Amino acid sequence: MPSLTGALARSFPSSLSMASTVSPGASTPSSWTANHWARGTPDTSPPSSRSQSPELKSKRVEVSTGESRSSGSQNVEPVKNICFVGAGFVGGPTAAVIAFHNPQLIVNVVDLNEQRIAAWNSSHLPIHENGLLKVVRTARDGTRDTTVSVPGRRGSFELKARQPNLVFSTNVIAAIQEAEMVFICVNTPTKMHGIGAGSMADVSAIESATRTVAKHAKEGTIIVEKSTVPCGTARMIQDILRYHRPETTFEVLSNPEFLAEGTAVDNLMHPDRILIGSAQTLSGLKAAAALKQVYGAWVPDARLITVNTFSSELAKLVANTMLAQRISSMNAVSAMCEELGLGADVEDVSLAIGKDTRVGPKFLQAGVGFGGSCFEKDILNLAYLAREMHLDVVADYWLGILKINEYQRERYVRNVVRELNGSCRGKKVSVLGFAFKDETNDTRNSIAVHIIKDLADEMPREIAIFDPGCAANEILEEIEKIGLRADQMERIKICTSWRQSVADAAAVCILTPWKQFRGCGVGHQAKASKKGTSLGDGKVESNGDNWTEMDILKIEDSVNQESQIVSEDPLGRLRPLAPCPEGCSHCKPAEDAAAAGETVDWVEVAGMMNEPRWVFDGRNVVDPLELQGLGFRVRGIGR
Ligand SMILES: NC(=O)c1ccc[n+]([C@@H]2O[C@H](COP(=O)([O-])OP(=O)(O)OC[C@H]3O[C@@H](n4cnc5c(N)ncnc54)[C@H](O)[C@@H]3O)[C@@H](O)[C@H]2O)c1
Ligand SMILES: O=c1ccn([C@@H]2O[C@H](COP(=O)(O)OP(=O)(O)O[C@H]3O[C@H](CO)[C@@H](O)[C@H](O)[C@H]3O)[C@@H](O)[C@H]2O)c(=O)[nH]1
Repeated sequence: MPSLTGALARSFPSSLSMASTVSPGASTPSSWTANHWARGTPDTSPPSSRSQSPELKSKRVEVSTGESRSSGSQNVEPVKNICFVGAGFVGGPTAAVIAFHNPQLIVNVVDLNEQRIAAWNSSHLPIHENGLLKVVRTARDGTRDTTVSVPGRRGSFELKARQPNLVFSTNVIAAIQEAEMVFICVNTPTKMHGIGAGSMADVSAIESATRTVAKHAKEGTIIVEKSTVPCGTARMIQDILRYHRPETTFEVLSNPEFLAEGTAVDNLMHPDRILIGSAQTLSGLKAAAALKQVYGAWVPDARLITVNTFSSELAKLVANTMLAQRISSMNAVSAMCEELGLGADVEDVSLAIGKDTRVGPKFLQAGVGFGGSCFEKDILNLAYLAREMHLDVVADYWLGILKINEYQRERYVRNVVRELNGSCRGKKVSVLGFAFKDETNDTRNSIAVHIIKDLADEMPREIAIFDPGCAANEILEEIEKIGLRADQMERIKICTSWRQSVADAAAVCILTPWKQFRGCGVGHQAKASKKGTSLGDGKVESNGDNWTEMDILKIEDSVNQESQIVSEDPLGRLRPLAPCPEGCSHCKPAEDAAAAGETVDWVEVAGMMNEPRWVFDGRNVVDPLELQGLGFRVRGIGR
């Protein structure tokens, strides 16, 4: 087996003791360090058995479990003002969807990054997600008075204008001062320096945001930990709050986010579950009920799960680890299929096992490995926790998922180089796809960047990268971080169309499963493309006096269906966007946008590439037989 690099090589020695692993910041009391939880500071979330005590039962906040979209609890004052600290991939969309469904609630989203906030206030949002601009515009800009005719109903209804209730700004302190509930949504990357580097979560942004909250929040503000964090972080937050405000009591909730990029709005609109962890005390449960009420505006009660804080924090790490484990399992199977040489196909194996309802069909797609900002860091975080508790066998079990991931992408590069006769010199290699997955512009920890680094070591004539969703400067920035030499950087070219990328290439590497790459020349075999984001789902329930945004979405869906034109604003509710300034760098020329979205024509590609016309399909998106018929040599994953 090849030697492992990156995250695993930086991993911690198994003998590291808990006491030696954490160095608290100068201004931080030692008990604040979240990764320290196993040391045994008193638990603020008593065992669940304690919550069943008669005293607690009698005072317990009512939590309904029906399918209705009720608040979940009748005796909790609804919050009127909430604040999101961190306007990133999670903070921005989550705040927007909460504001969208709770028009009476003021939602402030604050960030230290001025550029990011400016983008949230423009028509070019910093995050590209299906349906996001509409949700943001509705809540951020408000809507106009509209007359609505519902298909299949007689007469029309007046839909009142909606006032703006979503504000993006850099006024962190002011927004915290006003809020009754503060969501901490800052980044929690893997620590890169010092003790625990490469494995432990860096919670410094959480500490810093909490200090600001501690200094400025009003009494009784509920703090919601939205970021993915090590177990025990809620207690760290609680300790920081107590240190700065010993006279005040704050409740800290854990409310991890499960959205996936590329489907963020759909996931937020129709979550499988909303997980809320709280202290199992009367005030903890009351705080949880207040948060349930916010989500209860659109999420059925049965999907609002309340547990204790630690279970909630742990569940998030385990959820990501288990999803990644499924992918690694199939990637391991793909290596076996390739070596068996008997025609076993990993896609067939996925199909067969996914039909078992105990397994299910999702997350069984073999490929070049999983990327993104979450899986790797969360697995490292979970393994670190196990290691700290001296559960080395458990830690190694989790780390095996990452081992397979690295092995898979190294195996891919080895196969590319081997098929190109052991040398890339003088050859142009086209890379189709740079984002860590399709339908997103996120390039963080993309598998592509690791593969490009390994390919660059082979000194090809050129590596020509094209991604339909990523801006050229974002791709370059990410590549610059991997530390290529100047003579390697010279060979990297970012293309604005697939044509530029494949012209004169000896090989094409498909690294992101964008539907455009499946092809039009071979359309009848291409897999069905994903459906667009449908924000509504089913029957309109209201009679017109009391429309919820969910009702309006359903009406919009039926108007679209009737007119057979998919419009983002079929009722004409949205206020017009402010025009962009002259020469706006985000307004792509129309021809660039068209070229980016264009489906690859493999017949044309065949005429543009040089021999030996290899297609290394790292995501199994093309039909190998069809492409072979066009004169390509094709190597997929696990086939
Ligand atoms: N990206 C995802 O799909 C996803 C999904 C679920 C959970 N998560 C978790 O959510 C958290 C946030 O992830 P993200 O992808 O949104 O990160 P991000 O880097 O996109 O956004 C974090 C934002 O927080 C801001 N910030 C940092 N410190 C701040 C402070 N003290 N005050 C104000 N703003 C501050 C940063 O400027 C940045 O804009 C992470 O813990 C991540 O693991 C991410
Ligand atoms: O069958 C599959 C499914 C995914 N992937 C790859 O796995 C990576 C992650 O994909 P995905 O999980 O869809 O995207 P993320 O945005 O990283 O979402 C994950 O990480 C988030 C952050 O914690 C969680 O909230 C989500 O629930 C969890 O799915 C990508 O490189 C995919 O190409 C595969 O290789 N095979």
